[in-house]
Amino acid sequence: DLEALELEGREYIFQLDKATGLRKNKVGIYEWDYYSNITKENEEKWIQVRLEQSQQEKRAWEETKMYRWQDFQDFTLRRMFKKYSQLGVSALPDEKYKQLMKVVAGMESNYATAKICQYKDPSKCNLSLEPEITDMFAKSQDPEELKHLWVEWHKEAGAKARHNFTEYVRLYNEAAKLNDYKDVADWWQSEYEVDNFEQQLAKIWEDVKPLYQQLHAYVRKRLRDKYGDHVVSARGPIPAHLLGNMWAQTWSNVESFTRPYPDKKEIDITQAMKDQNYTALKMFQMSDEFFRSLNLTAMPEKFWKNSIIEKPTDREIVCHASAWDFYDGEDFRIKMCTSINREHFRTVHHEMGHVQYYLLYSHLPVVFREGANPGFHEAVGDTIALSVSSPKHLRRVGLSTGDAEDEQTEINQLYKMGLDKIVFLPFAYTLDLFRYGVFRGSTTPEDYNCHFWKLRETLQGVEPPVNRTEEDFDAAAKYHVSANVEYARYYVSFIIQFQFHRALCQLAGEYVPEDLNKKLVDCDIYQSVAAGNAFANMLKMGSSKPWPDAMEVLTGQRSMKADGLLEYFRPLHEWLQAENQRTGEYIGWEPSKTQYC
Ligand SMILES: C=C(C[SeH])C(=O)N1CCC[C@H]1C(=O)O
Ligand SMILES: [Zn+2]
Repeated sequence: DLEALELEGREYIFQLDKATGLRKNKVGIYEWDYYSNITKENEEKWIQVRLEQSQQEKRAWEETKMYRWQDFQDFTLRRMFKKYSQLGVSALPDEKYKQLMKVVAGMESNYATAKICQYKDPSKCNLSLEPEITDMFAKSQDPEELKHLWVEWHKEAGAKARHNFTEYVRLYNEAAKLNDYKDVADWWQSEYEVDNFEQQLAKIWEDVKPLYQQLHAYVRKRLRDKYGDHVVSARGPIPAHLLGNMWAQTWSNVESFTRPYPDKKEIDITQAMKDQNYTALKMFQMSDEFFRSLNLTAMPEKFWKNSIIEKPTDREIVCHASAWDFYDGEDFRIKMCTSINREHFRTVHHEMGHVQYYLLYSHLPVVFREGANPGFHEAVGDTIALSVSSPKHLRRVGLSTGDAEDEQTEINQLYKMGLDKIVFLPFAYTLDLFRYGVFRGSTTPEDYNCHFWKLRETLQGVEPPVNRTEEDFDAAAKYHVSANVEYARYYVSFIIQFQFHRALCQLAGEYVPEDLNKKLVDCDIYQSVAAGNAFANMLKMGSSKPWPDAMEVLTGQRSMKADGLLEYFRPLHEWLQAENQRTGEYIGWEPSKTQYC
């Protein structure tokens, strides 16, 4: 009878879940060894272990689909079976599976080991992305030097990945079809468990675009003031190499010479951290202390022992920051080539947020040890960092001596936050709209670069510093394209983190709508156990329930909406509209004059 069958199914699925935890632990160890020591030998060992794991998963999958789990009474049991009845890339036949692993490893190691020559001294050709190129890009205000760094990096990390990427698309789409998806775009979107995900992304962009256009216009004017109108036009897109970041995904490195009230004291925590001899370890300890102040979980002892938080000097590693769950309830790690600067202070909190989520759901079955949706996992640390980056908190921890907020410093603060958070949205939207087109075949290899730049120009209002052709492949010059990491998760994160932040601030008594002494921009939830407990109640659910249930637990909302972000930035939006009116700056951008199609 059904009762007995369901009992048998329960026993089976919990045994499978235990075996899956052991498999993921083993693969994780080999993956960690490869990513933290990039050698041919470690790559082959990792691929071999992945292949064995895929064969074991295939056998288990044959057995799992024999159960009539759709008829089971228990919701959790049905959800576990539903997740385990999707095999993933292991559905590929062995040879194709290995081939896919190889081309992704090829792109990833190319990106991690890419080097370029200096602008000033072309004989020095050992510049890596982290920290050398990133630091130069953040500091240089010489358009020619920035152009050189941009062109050389996009050649080494982008163009060189084109062939592997084309292979990856073909094989990954085959895996998608074996999982009953039309293509990888369909598969990636299924992770969000809503049937109108792409429309939701478009709606959010509609809501945020007016604010973005105002910020874009203001920054373009200030860059034109600095570099002249032969470098930055009055009505065109902004050249992508002048925005302080290799991908123009956040513009906070131009804040120091474009901020609204330059005579107001600037909070420069990079300098403050250097003056106070901060180390990478101190940055991680401060972040750990913030989480503990909320009554969240302390990093376990293995975390401090096994993590890599500084770039090793004796070997090649994947420097792009990452957090790792080894699915044994005690081994959690971060790998990061930490620099002592503001951007990495934020990234440390971002990565520690991943580990906090791992810790809070580590009691769940392995299959539920993931974000409620991928955007949730990216939002945990950033939500905390919204409190940490408040002037009030920076004064509390001695990283800023600035005076208390007045109207002008508040606009400066919102501007600095906007250069990170508002600017990022069209970039993130572009990256996966581009790849959706590639996976669907509406973008073919012959027009990869043309379509990529069309989206960049249309959504971000940026243009390449020099003409581009199909010899180039600029999308892969961004880590996540070379590393096969889906990116809509960050677009979702940058929206929901403001919904989380607003709810936490109200719970902490730090934000009261209409109360000028309790403004959202000044909110710092540090030491608020009420906020921490509410955050934990959502995070400990992992993916055991659909994400609207998780979001509702903390915010009372059941959908992602731009209202949190727009409320946070409202004073800035009003200021930008007035300022752009005053200067008569053109809002939006006309077609670019650079050739890229
Ligand atoms: C820090 C990470 C590792 Se999950 C990252 O890739 N982020 C964090 C924010 C956006 C995105 C990026 O760097 O492009
Ligand atoms: Zn992340």
